[in-house]
Amino acid sequence: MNFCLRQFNFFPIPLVKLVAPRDVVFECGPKCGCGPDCGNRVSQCGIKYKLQVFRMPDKGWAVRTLEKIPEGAPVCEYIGTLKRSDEVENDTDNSYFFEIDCKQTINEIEGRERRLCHVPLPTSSSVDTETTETEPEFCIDAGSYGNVARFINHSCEPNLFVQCVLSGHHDIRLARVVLFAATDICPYQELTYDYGYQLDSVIGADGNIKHMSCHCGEPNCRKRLY
Ligand SMILES: C[S@@+](CC[C@H](N)C(=O)[O-])C[C@H]1O[C@@H](n2cnc3c(N)ncnc32)[C@H](O)[C@@H]1O
Repeated sequence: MNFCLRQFNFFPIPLVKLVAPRDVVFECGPKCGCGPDCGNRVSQCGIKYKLQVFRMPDKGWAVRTLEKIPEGAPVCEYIGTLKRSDEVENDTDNSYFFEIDCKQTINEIEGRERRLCHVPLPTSSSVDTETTETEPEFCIDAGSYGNVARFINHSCEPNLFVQCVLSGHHDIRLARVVLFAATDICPYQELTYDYGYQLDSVIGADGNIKHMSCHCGEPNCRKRLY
């Protein structure tokens, strides 16, 4: 059951908004018996807003919206190939990797901060949020297969937020990653989310800490992505 969704428009396709980010959102899935029109499949309806990939001088490709996106609306899922993080840690180009960090975020480990508006998971939940060292972690690699989400840049003051979503199963290590509007977004605004890197956490093949400058341009920019 999902307790944080509010329907705000009935025609032609019911649009639903996420009132606040949660550690994890449960949606209906293949085992629920409901259909694709179920109101609890918000992030499974595909991309609803006209988005445009464009080029920026200092950040490469970027994404903007061509129409207004209301606060709380689902924008797109981060799509790619699911990979074990330990099998790609030596890959030199990780620009399109998205670490599925719901478990780390919930447990506030590795410098992660809990996402806004945390509510405890139901005690009856079968979701396992404990972390063990032996368990593999996973990431989504959008390097050779993906959608528009792979072109969305980082900002220190973003207009999207990351929401972990569970639908077909309860394994939080394999949660789907969906980007929602954190605020009302006007046409032609660039879409951004916080990549959430901890500074000095990225190590290069030579064993040295890698740095990447941030060009988000926000007044409170942290100056580095990592
Ligand atoms: C997921 S890709 C985003 C799309 C990318 N701009 C492109 O041209 O394909 C992530 C990469 O974009 C660049 N990038 C994203 N946000 C940035 C920012 N705020 N400042 C500088 N570079 C950024 C970095 O090169 C980063 O590794």
